[in-house]
Amino acid sequence: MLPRYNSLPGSEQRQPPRNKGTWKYSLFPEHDQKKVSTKTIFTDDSDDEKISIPPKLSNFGSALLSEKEKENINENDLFEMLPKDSVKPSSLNNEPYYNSVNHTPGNTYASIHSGDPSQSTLFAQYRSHQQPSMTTMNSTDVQDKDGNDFENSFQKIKSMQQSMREELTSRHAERRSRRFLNSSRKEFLGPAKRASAIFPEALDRRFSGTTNSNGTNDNNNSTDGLLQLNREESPEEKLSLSSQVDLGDLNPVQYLKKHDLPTSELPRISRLYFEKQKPRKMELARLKQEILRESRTSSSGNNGSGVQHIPIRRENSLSAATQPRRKLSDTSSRNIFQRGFSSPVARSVDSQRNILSDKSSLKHNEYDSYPHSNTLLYSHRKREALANIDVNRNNNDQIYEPELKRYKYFDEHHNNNRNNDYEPESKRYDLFEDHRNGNNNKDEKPISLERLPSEAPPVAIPIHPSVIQENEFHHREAPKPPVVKKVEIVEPEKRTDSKGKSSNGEALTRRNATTVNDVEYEKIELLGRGGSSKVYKVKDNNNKLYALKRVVFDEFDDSSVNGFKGEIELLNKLKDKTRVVKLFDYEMEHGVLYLIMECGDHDLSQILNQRAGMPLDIEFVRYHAREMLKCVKVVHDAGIVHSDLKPANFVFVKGILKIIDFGIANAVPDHTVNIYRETQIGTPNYMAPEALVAMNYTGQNDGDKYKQQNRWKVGKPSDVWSCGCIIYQMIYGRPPYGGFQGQNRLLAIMNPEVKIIFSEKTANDEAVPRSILDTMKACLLRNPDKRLTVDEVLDSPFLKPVMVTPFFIRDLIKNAVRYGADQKEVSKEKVEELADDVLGKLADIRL
Ligand SMILES: Nc1ncnc2c1ncn2[C@@H]1O[C@H](COP(=O)(O)OP(=O)(O)OP(=O)(O)O)[C@@H](O)[C@H]1O
Repeated sequence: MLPRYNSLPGSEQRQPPRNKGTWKYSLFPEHDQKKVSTKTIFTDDSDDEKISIPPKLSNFGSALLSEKEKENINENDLFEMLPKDSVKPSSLNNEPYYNSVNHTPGNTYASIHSGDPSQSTLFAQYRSHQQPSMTTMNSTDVQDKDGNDFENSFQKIKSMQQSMREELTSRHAERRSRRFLNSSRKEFLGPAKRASAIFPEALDRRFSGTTNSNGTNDNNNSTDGLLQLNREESPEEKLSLSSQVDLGDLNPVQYLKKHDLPTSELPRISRLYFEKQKPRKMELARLKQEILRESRTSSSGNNGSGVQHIPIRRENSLSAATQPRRKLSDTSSRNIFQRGFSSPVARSVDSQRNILSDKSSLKHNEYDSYPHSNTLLYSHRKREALANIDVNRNNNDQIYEPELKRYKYFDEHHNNNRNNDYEPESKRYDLFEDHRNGNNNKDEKPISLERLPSEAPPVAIPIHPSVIQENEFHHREAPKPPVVKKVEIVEPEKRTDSKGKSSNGEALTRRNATTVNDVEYEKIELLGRGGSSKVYKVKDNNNKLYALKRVVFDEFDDSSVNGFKGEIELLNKLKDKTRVVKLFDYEMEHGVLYLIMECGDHDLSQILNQRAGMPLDIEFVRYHAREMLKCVKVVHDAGIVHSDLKPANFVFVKGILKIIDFGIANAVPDHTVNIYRETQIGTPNYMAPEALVAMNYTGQNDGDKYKQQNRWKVGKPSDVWSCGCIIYQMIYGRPPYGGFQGQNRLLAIMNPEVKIIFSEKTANDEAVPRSILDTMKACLLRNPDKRLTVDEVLDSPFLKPVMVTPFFIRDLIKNAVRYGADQKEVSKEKVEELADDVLGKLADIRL
């Protein structure tokens, strides 16, 4: 009955490997024994499966025995494991048994029993190097001395073998599952504790005493230790328990001392000990042979094995010594484990397994069977692997090195836990194949398959990344030298037109220079942007500051050209007015207009924005409103309607507010109040209703044809409306219709039903002086004819308040009383006259 591979943890769908796990051969089938005799079998080191080869009582073991103890070792001791009813001690004295075997001189057993006719068939078989077993006696070897039918005994043995196999198979599966569960804990235990961790109930039973077949309690024998109990147990139990003895790193003597066992148990323990050691030694010898063979093969350049060796690209590779050793990054190390048995690998398992089985199945099987303590082989493989590392490989190749480390880890990890590693073995080969073949170069492989380390975990054993990250360094690609870019030095574009010529005719080389009428101006900063212009602060060669307004327009659009010419004309007309920004120079050609003006510091919009959210300051409002109206008065007095008054069009030049931007300003004939525009232009927030409501105008056009046109009436009252809106904004924070958005704002302005709200309190609950309210209301009358003029606004109590002293008030009261005493009756007209007189005198008072 073969082991049930499918019953192993995680072994579903697996196929038993060839020549794998000799414990299946060691369970006594005779045909398997023949295999063992002709083919090297490497036993699995699991401690319950080392019963395939009988222990030799080596020189080591026998040397430790005293002569007396040697004498105590008799056949009965050695045959304790035999079924009592099948092999009788008396039968050992039967001469044919001894004569039927080839006695091998020099054999330990033979030396012990030399000359003793009671030698068993077991010894004889051992001497003949047959697969050892206490149940391998055949019918020709065993006879009953009383002449009983030998066949009966043989059948009993056979049936017993069968039952033992079944029993051991089931126990084996059970132990394996336990061991799988305890594997991690087992690593931290010593050999004896490890055994007790695996078979706690067995040890408990031994040391606490059990009831033997005779019904007597074994408590008295419990001090004899493990093997003492074996004498009273059945052969099945003996086999099982002998396999449960875990010597760990102890030799037999140490084991005896540790468990306080009598030296009489030494042969039995030694047998187990050497049983365990033998395959290791055999394996070591074989691997040494393998290494030597590989070395010869590689040195001769002919692998001879049919396995593809990977060429080493020495010209592109660096030795490990020349490469910086760096820690693997978190990402890369994680990738290793994440990719370990991930789907890509799983997908390639079948194909890779086929490759492996075709190319190097023999190698794999051999390695599979090898124990894991062969550090010599490992280091040899590691050296080869490192020598084949190509530093120019892509990032995926880096997995190769941590893989080697992981092999090492597994090598150590599985020294005490090596079971069923054939499946992960193939997986790991698959993993290697995936890493090496999947790296964009299937033709070149870093190492040959047969050089790969052979240890693999039965399952993907989780390894904390720190195991590798903290303790291991890996070769990485050397950082690439920084790429040196060629920088082309671009010379500044030289202007060759008349604008690019300096006063002496040389081309300008400074990118920020502009020439207006052969005067060079250097740009300093951008002051502001308009709808069609940019205004820069510039300086001339004398470092005098100017504002340069640059307007790009369609030189073929007559209206635009005429509009700019009109602005220039108005500015020239007002160039002597203090409240109008001064125009120094201008130049218009090729669709570009340059205006050189006096430079302001900041405009009124910037100031209002700066004060947004601050407490209401009546004096601030009064001052700026007066300054603003003074500017407008100058323009109006010059017979000009600005038409686009807004905070941004007032700039402070050295503390004096001045009006700018006469782009849509129009000169108004002296005899008219309003003019009509053919376009609706301006800034909606500050535009008067009359400037928004189109007036249907029928004018003459193209000779005798009359044409219906929309026109908008604008005049000086429109500028007063705009000034009223600016004062309103300074009080309430926004223009009168600022609460409306987009087109609704225009509709609200044009709609007389939408009244402007003049609140007596600001948003911050501050009282608004009555004089301000009256002034604003007078400026924002919908009827332009009823609005105050600029002069009236300037003379309003808000902008021109009366200031008196206490002395003036006392004198005023005294005079009023005295005047009333002389007059019996004072008419209303008389009061008005007197008031005007007082106010007139107040105007002359200099406080
Ligand atoms: N002489 C100056 N000194 C300082 N700043 C100025 C001067 N002229 C204009 N600016 C700034 O440039 C901005 C735009 O100027 P201006 O209003 O003349 O351009 P615009 O094209 O006519 O604008 P819009 O057509 O929108 O009225 C102003 O708001 C102001 O901030």
